[in-house]
Amino acid sequence: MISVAEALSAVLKLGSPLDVELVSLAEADGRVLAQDVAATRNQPPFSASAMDGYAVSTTDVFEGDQFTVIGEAAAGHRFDGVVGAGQTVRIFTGAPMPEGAERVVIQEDVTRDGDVVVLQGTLDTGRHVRPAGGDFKTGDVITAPRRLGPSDIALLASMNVARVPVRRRPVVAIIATGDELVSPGETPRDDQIIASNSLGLAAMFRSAGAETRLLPIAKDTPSSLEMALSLAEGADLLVTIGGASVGDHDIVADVAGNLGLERQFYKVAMRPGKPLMAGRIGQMAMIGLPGNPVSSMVCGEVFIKPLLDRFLGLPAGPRMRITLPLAAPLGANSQREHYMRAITEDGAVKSFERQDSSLLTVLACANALIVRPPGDPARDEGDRVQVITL
Ligand SMILES: Nc1nc2c(c(=O)[nH]1)N[C@H]1C(S)=C(S)[C@@H](COP(=O)(O)OP(=O)(O)OC[C@H]3O[C@@H](n4cnc5c(N)ncnc54)[C@H](O)[C@@H]3O)O[C@H]1N2
Ligand code: MOO
Repeated sequence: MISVAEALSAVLKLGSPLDVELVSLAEADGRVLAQDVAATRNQPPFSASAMDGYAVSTTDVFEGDQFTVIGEAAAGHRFDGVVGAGQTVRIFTGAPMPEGAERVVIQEDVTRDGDVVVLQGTLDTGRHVRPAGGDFKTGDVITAPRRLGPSDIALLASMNVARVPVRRRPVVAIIATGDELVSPGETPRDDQIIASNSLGLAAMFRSAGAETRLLPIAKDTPSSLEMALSLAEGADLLVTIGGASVGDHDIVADVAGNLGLERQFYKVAMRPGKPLMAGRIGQMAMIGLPGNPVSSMVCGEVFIKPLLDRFLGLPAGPRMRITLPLAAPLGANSQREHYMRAITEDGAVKSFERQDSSLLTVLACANALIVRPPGDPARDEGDRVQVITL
């Protein structure tokens, strides 16, 4: 058995950054920016009022000062004249500052009678002017690679970048295997269960930026599995679920081998997830996940999300870990790296009592995995441990 670190580095060799495509900004949320993008304009493009009020030509203003209103400037409607001493322009938030104007007196600080305004009360000291290019200037760059979130989309829109270069989404084909499985919504026989891992993993991969193809559930026969595997053709990554262990019906390794799987490894010193396999069938990367529901989801977190990052041109490596103190003691670990389902609370972390790899209820309550190195001795409350947040 190889270590998790060795397995991950082998998995990452199965992928490389995919092609770049241009997508409209409206479609770019969650995509990974593949090339630096530069602003095509200044924002704001002119110096602009930050408040509704009166633009005047001096910053030194006092209670009782009087000004004559000579025009109006609104957002989208510039005032073309010049503001001189003793003059003012009625101005609104976002309007270009008129030539000659130095500050805006907010409308709460004036009284107006016809065309005459008089400053009143304690005036604030703010100029209430946003300088041209104060947010960004032409040529300012958003650097790649970067997963585009809502605020990036808003910024790119403001930069007038209507189409952005992003990595193609990796296509992941998912095949659940097992005679016991039926899809959610179907009626299982009394010796069957519902296939949960495929949909759970598909959700995980999509939120990591992939496009998923859920292929039909394969029966535990070579012909059924071969048929399902043939449907995966063209995917960047094939993920099989189950049939990975040593039982008589665990046929994934043999069938994939007959189809030309060049296997990188089989079995990893981790818990859950021991019977993991990975390799390549032609151009397509292949990862064979163990069938136990929690095992497959944990392997998805530990191996497949980093591989998807690699396809997307993002920095790809082990999941980020933080250290947290234990809220309760832990027994000694075995010789396999243990990913314990856990919950973080008040700056500490606590593992769940039940760690069986079939328990989706426990996984659904977990917001973290405590990572125990092989052979880690028993730990006391307060000892610091490594944690991956989910
Ligand atoms: N003699 C040994 N037996 C087992 C070993 C071992 O080393 N020696 N390893 C155990 C470990 S660890 C794991 S993990 C499992 C993994 O086995 P498989 O990958 O062959 O998985 P299956 O046998 O097909 O299924 C295991 C379990 O999970 C359920 N399952 C499978 N697919 C799905 C799905 N898509 N959705 C929901 N549930 C699924 C399946 O019904 C079984 O209950 O092997 C141990 N055995
Ligand atoms: O490795 Mo299995 O995934 O322990 O349940």
